[in-house]
Amino acid sequence: MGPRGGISRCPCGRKLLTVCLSRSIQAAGSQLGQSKDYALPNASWSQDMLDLYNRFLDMTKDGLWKRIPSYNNILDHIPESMKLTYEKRKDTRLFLRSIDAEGAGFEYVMFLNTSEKRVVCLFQPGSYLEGHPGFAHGGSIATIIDSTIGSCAISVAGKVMTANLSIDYVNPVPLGSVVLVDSKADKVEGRKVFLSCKMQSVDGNTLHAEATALFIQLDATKAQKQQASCQ
Ligand SMILES: CCCCCCCC(=O)SCCNC(=O)CCNC(=O)[C@H](O)C(C)(C)COP(=O)(O)OP(=O)(O)OC[C@H]1O[C@@H](n2cnc3c(N)ncnc32)[C@H](O)[C@@H]1OP(=O)(O)O
Repeated sequence: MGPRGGISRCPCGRKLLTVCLSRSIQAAGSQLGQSKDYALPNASWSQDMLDLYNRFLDMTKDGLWKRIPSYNNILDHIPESMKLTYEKRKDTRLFLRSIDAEGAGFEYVMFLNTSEKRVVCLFQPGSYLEGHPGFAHGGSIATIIDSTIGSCAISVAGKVMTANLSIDYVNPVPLGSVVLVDSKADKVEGRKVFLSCKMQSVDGNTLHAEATALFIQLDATKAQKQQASCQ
């Protein structure tokens, strides 16, 4: 099911309500000078994406799952304790949030389950992520996998970086379709976090990709040197 153009074309009352509500929240947020949270429904989200979003939102009610807000600056993403070592720059932007047009780039929202060391991402690739005609570029798939697994690694070990990411591309991902990226931390050994991930269709019948990753918790001294070298 592809992305839809506008709220007025929506056949379903619930979708209309969700979109209006999220817009009001965002408008209120921007009036207060807060950053825009992109991980909320917009008019480009397909019915599949909205249904899945509402299903996960229901699962947040008992506190086991948490929706992760998403901003266009990495410093608005990371925990407060990690922010202290970085200086906010106005000219940088989170790669996944670099396309402004709704529905054209990475439409996604992540949910975290801390006790299961798991992050699930609902992802709807837009038309500017094309590789082969009609399908998502492999680099965009790697990007959303790296970010989902990365968010999981951050929740487990704080300040980390990808050391290794290995992806098996099993079936192409149609643009505008919705896929679930399900990642979990399998093992922590000292500074090393080993994770795995599956990208599947909403009905679970199609496996699109499988990945494993190694994230390394940054050594405080080395991290300071890295930071100094890019300022
Ligand atoms: C929405 C927000 C989510 C964002 C998530 C996005 C994440 C990213 O994209 S990060 C960007 C891509 N990654 C990078 O640029 C990282 C570049 N690499 C580096 O900076 C460094 O190599 C780094 C930090 C990963 C590790 O360096 P360093 O801290 O010096 O680790 P080092 O001491 O060499 O190694 C630690 C351990 O890891 C192991 N290790 C390191 N790299 C690897 C590797 N590639 N494969 C296997 N093992 C490795 C070492 O063998 C060592 O093991 P042991 O302790 O058993 O001897």
